[in-house]
Amino acid sequence: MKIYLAGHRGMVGGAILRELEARQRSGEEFEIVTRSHAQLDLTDAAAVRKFLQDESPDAVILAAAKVGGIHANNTYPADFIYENLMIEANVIHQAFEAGVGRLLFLGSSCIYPKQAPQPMEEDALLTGVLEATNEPYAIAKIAGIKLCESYNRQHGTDYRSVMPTNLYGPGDNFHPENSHVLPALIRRFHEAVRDGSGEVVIWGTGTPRREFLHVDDMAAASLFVLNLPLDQYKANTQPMLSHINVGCGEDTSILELARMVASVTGFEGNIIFDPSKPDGTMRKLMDVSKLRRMGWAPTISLEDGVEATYRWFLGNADTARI
Ligand SMILES: NC(=O)C1=CN([C@@H]2O[C@H](COP(=O)(O)OP(=O)(O)OC[C@H]3O[C@@H](n4cnc5c(N)ncnc54)[C@H](OP(=O)(O)O)[C@@H]3O)[C@@H](O)[C@H]2O)C=CC1
Ligand SMILES: C[C@H]1O[C@H](OP(=O)(O)OP(=O)(O)OC[C@H]2O[C@@H](n3cnc4c(=O)[nH]c(N)nc43)[C@H](O)[C@@H]2O)[C@@H](O)[C@@H](O)C1=O
Repeated sequence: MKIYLAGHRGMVGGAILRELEARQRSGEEFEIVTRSHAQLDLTDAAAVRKFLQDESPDAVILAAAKVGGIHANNTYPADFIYENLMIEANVIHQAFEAGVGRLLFLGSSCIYPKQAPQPMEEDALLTGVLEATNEPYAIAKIAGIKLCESYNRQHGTDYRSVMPTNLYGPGDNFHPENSHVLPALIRRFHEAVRDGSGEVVIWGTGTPRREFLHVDDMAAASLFVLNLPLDQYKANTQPMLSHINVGCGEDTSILELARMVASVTGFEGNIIFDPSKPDGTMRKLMDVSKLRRMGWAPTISLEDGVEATYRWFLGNADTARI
């Protein structure tokens, strides 16, 4: 059994790699193949073809993507739609061409309509207008789901998709503008404490709600879905082999999140809002009942996860993506 893990240097791919290596250490026998972006550009169809034909893996986990928070998505829409469409089309098509029977594609909760009923069920896909700040990225992620479904329908492959909620944890991107909210706040509150600043500015109004899942839980969920027997997977995703939500089933407002990060970092000053920055979707809570019924549930609370991520940030100041 040989698994190609695309995106192993990223936050999610890194967590999946740690989990796979732990399973190898506990006696499971399989080979893991990885390539960094510098070694293999997944937007290059010919290079992806050659790599997959040469390696001929049994399974592929597609955790490589152009990823960023609300500002990055809103500022570089062409990069987000082009790179993600190319990566997905190349990896999924060339995996099929190389005879790969099993594949796991990672999408995102932003595939659902901006006004989808909450919590958002898998069936909400393609029922309404998308959130404007990340529509190009969401369209690419929807295309990834449809690529998997289409190869399954036409060619009988077993290509599955998981739709993660907002993720965070070790290996996250802590860039001040291009990151997601949680790493951005960890860095900003940390620097405010370090610099003795009396206030921290938060984008938007603080009222949007987000559901956060620790990346180690995401890694476990990814392998759980990939390894689920086909009849169980099909029973939960009829009529086609479609996508499954991954989340914790609870959300929090950005203000509540900011207060939590303030407390973890020891910040005691004022939290100020900048309403000139976009709020994005006001709420995107996943309905995770399908995954729960299948037998998977998260294990890391938001409080514990934020504490652990802050400790990781402090311990990896030299190498963290900032
Ligand atoms: N972070 C989040 O909150 C969420 C993430 N997701 C999804 O999870 C997946 C992983 O995201 P995450 O780990 O956070 O992202 P990261 O940015 O941390 O990692 C992305 C990885 O993709 C690789 N990559 C990007 N472009 C290319 C390319 N052209 N060729 C080869 N490799 C490439 C990077 O390689 P390298 O390091 O070598 O440059 C990196 O390892 C993505 O599909 C994302 O959409 C879904 C929902 C929420
Ligand atoms: C995972 C998901 O990530 C992106 O969507 P998003 O959920 O809107 O992600 P976000 O983490 O960037 O913001 C969440 C909320 O938080 C607020 N906010 C406050 N202060 C900061 C701040 O300092 N940085 C950021 N980034 N947001 C901030 C921000 O205004 C927003 O209201 C998608 O583009 C897409 O990539 C996707 O699928």
